[in-house]
Amino acid sequence: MRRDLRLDNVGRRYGIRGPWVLRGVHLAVTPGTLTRVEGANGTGKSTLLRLLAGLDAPSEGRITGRRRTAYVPERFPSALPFTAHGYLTHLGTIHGLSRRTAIRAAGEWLDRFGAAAHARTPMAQLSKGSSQKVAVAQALLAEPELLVLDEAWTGLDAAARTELERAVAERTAAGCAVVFVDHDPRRLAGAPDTTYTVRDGGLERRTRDTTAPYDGPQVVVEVQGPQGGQPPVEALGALVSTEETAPGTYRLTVPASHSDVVLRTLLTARPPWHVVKVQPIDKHAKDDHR
Ligand SMILES: Nc1ncnc2c1ncn2[C@@H]1O[C@H](COP(=O)(O)OP(=O)(O)OP(=O)(O)O)[C@@H](O)[C@H]1O
Repeated sequence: MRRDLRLDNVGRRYGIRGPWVLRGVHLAVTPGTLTRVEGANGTGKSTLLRLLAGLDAPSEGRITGRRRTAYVPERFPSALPFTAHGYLTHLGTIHGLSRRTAIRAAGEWLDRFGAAAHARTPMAQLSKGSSQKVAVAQALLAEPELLVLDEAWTGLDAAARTELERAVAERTAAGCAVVFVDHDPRRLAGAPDTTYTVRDGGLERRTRDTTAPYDGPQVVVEVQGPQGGQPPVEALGALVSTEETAPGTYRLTVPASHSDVVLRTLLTARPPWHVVKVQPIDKHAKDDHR
């Protein structure tokens, strides 16, 4: 997505005399950013996400700058006449992948989310959790430029939830804009570039400082830079706390879900950084010492 997806003075109501759910919404979604949308029940979060995903049209106003979009809906229609792998392959080809690439991507994403054993299971027979893994995989497999996630973590087991956080970090690092709603305030806490609250039909922008502090698993990455180099903290986003432990040696603390992306960014920097150590933090041990 090379330019922002823009909502200009967008309004949406259901039925010509229905109450306005959203009105006067201005929003720019920039490539490579992570945006969180929150708000009380029934305020219009899903309505906003469907507009962003292009599945619904505004009653007034304009949406411009649309790019290749993938969407995980709040309720995924699982009663489809496919096996899990067949469905993903089918969607992959619809998204423009060759059949061979789609078959491979379908297998890889099922594997990443721990659902490889269900590849041949008919969609209608999948458990809610497995069905949600397929919902998430279908959105990721075509490497979208805009990824819209409406409560996508709900129903996933802990390993798959972490994997989805990792996939979000990978997509944003690749320049994809990700917009998500999640009822858990700790979801990707500290990572969003922007958080909006839907209230009274409008969007209120919250600053980074007011989001919940990150409370999930963390990894310490110790790196040595090129002479006089500074870690590319900008490229790593707001995910990192940095400490220079010796001249040219830095200790970066990152959410575990983002450690792969951070490592890749450092190793592929020009000139590359030398990774001295990668160590998960045992948060409970740390807390016990307080
Ligand atoms: N297809 C529809 N037809 C009529 N009304 C709708 C439709 N979709 C949503 N609404 C109404 O629009 C309002 C906002 O709904 P929406 O689902 O966008 O809110 P939400 O913030 O996502 O809610 P929740 O947190 O409960 O998922 C609600 O009053 C809802 O009843």
